[in-house]
Amino acid sequence: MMITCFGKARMSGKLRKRDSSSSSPPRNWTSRDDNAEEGSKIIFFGGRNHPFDLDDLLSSSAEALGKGAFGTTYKVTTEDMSTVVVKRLKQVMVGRREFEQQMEIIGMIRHENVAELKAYYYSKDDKLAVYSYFSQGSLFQMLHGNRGMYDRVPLDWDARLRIATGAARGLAKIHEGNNGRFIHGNIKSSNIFLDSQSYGCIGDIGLTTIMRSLPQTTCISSGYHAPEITDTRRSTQSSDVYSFGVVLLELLTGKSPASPAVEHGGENMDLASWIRNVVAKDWTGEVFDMEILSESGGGVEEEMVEMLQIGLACVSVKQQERPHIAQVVKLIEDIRPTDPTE
Ligand SMILES: Nc1ncnc2c1ncn2[C@@H]1O[C@H](COP(=O)(O)OP(=O)(O)OP(=O)(O)O)[C@@H](O)[C@H]1O
Repeated sequence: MMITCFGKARMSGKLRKRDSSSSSPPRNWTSRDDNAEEGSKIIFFGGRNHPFDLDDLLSSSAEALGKGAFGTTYKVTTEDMSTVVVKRLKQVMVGRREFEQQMEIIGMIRHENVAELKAYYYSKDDKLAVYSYFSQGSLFQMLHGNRGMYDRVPLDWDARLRIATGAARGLAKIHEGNNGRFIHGNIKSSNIFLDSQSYGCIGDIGLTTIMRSLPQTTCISSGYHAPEITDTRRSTQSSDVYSFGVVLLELLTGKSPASPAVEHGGENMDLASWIRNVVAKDWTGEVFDMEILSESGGGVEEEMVEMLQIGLACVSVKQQERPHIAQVVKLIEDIRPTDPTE
């Protein structure tokens, strides 16, 4: 199936657009001159040896992984069997120059806990970002996908600790970017993946500031955005820390912040408020995901309570009370000073 209906999720096809005239040969984006501005070519990072070019990419088989707020994400396998993720960005609010500048900053961020931006493409019609593909899926899928079904691998405490440790290190690296001013703007479990050592790895870096702002209602219902954020393009490092705190709470409770607000005591409240409420009543043990305890054996509760305190500090309503991400990394590493894989 070709891309003509690529608004639909979970379909296969090719990224190249179908030519409207069935008798003419398929057009190649690189040679298309009706809409593409001069100089529109795919820009790669990381050396000269590229396993594919734009034409290979567009003619490769593509599977839609899902449609996010800013466009559709495809898994693309090129002829030489390289698999990458291509994001076709639909809501870019900046011109070519600013887009390229942002992509160049993202491309410079290289860290084992940050998903690599491999390449980008800008033309009037299309803006693409090419990332590494993570075959195990996102943390969101790992936590909430098919609970109780045979194909979901339960996550014990060590696995969750590794994910939190890696993701915190990745976010700290991102905040070091652009002379310490870079922000992510969209930290959530569907943008966290696993690296080869099963540590968390942050994806979808730095797109928020160049895209249209999400509506306020979407921000509130997502459950990840800090309360002070009214325009997602104006996210801050402190709002990233808030979102990261929500991910920590999600890891501990197994509850999705995006699901309808947690029902507690007759009131609907978001995940952070519900946890604050339960902890204030000294019922801390009640918030934890039962799966952690059943999968991990004994002796992990103390570490979970420490992580809960870190998560709650991150989701402080007052920005000045949230820790810096470097402090968060240190606090998480101190939970278990030895490597959690050992
Ligand atoms: N590099 C990747 N490797 C594997 N899966 C990915 C990758 N990037 C995104 N995905 C998955 O593809 C799906 C769609 O992602 P997309 O980023 O478009 O939407 P989202 O994460 O749901 O929302 P948002 O647009 O706010 O980030 C999600 O399930 C996401 O976890």
